[in-house]
Amino acid sequence: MTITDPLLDVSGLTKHFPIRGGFPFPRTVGAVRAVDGLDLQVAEGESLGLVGESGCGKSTTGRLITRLLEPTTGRITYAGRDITHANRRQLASVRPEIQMIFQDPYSSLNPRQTIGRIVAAPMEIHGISPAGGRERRVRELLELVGLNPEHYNRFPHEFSGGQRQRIGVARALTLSPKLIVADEPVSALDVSIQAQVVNLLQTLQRDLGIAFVFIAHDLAVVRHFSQRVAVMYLGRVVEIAHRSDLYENPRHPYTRALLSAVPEVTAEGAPPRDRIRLTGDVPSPIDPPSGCRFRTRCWKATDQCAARTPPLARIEGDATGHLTACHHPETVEKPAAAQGPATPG
Ligand SMILES: Nc1ncnc2c1ncn2[C@@H]1O[C@H](COP(=O)(O)OP(=O)(O)OP(=O)(O)O)[C@@H](O)[C@H]1O
Repeated sequence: MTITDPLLDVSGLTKHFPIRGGFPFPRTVGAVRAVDGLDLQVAEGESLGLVGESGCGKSTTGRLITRLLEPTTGRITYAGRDITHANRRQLASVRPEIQMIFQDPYSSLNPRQTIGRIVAAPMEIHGISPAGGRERRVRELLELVGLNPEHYNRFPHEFSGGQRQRIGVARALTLSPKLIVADEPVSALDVSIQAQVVNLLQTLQRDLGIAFVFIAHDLAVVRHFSQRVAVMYLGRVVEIAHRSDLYENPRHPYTRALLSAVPEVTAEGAPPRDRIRLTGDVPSPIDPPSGCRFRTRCWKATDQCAARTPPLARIEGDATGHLTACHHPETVEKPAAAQGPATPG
């Protein structure tokens, strides 16, 4: 689906981390292609889930979008402005609008600062003094995320894991962002409190109209939170669709394999999918396969898949905005349960 006037528009984005080697004169001997031709759009106020196996480039994508990392090539446009290679000064006006929530609420908060100071820090950095003062704003934010404003002068170690993540959320909200990248925001938390934090983020997204890029490897959490979902494999988006289209009618073989591994995320009442056991390891991002990166593990691969990289495109006859990067996608008509993989488990 091409979104008219997207808030965030990412196209052909790459991030290659150089590998240094050689003695006695170190030089660049290769690169980790962490993100390698990524296309993504996010509409204003939308929640987009980003899923994929460990190492596929999700966190790097999040850091590129928030410009904590400098892209190698490609383009990032935010609210119509090209910020791909914007310098510090040029980013100053955009930074307040794009915030990040990190995975680990333990290491992302300074243990020597009170939560009042932590949450006020973005206002200090950007020299912003809201009407009513910074302290009042912080107290409002603490209340908004479900914390007691009277705890303003307490330190992070006095809070539980879930409460610390709420502090991280309050800090991300300080400057009234339009886009939040949440990188595995609940995976470090006890399962019993994950739902509370996800529900908080969902309420904020709805009530404040903030767009979210929600990075997670947990398909059930992503399904709960996201309106649309993008699936990554080896540095690229291989499929993106509205939540129900993606979970109920996956078109890319990799998405089918991912979903078949967690039957509880398939549609309620739908017959269970055959388990697809992928053979072979995920190839190295230092030397990814030619053409379709998934072809070395795909039961549908043909010569075409090695020769040509499939573009992320709409499947003929589809009107839902479902995009798939595959030369041989599943067709719409076939019920998922009737499709037989080559290597059923
Ligand atoms: N600073 C770096 N220098 C070199 N390689 C890196 C760097 N950061 C990430 N990588 C590599 O880039 C690839 C993608 O990493 P990334 O952390 O973005 O993946 P991920 O999907 O977020 O994984 P996880 O779910 O485990 O966090 C991995 O192979 C990783 O080792």
